Amino acid sequence: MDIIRPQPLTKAAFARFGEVLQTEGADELVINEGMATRFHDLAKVDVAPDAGRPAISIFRAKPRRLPLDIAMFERHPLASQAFYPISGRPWLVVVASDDAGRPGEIHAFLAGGTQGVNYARSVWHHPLLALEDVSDFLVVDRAGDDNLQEFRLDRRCRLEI
Ligand SMILES: NC(=O)N[C@@H](O)C(=O)O
Ligand code: NI
Repeated sequence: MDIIRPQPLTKAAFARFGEVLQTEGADELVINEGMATRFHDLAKVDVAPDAGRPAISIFRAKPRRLPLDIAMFERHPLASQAFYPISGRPWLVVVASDDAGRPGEIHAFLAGGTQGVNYARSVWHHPLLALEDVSDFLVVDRAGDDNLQEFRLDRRCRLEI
């Protein structure tokens, strides 16, 4: 079984899969008469195809046990999907390139407790992977059908930290 190890989540390393949601390096705007800072326009919410409507949800995720077997990927052809950790714990992001309509090269990232991601439309990713304890995530994606596609890997791989 192939072993994969997560790399630190950075904007540059994740750029081909979407955006990293973090205050570091963001466009900062002082607002509300100096009482707040807006970290502006962090990612593109892309749910417009077929008159899609954005939805804001909270996912309460149970922690995954490590090592973790990666057996499947999914993607949302009609929608981007953003996750931001409300509970402030580290979590895992596992994505794959597209290889003729199936997941190709796998990339794993360890996200900090103040880092989120926005998966671009149709990016292969593993469903939410929380760590350490039950954790809440703010999620921005598409209300209704997003034409979810799932793919079971022929060969599982094992994620170790
Ligand atoms: N099912 C659901 O909405 N979640 C997945 O899309 C996911 O990426 O976690
Ligand atoms: Ni998803």
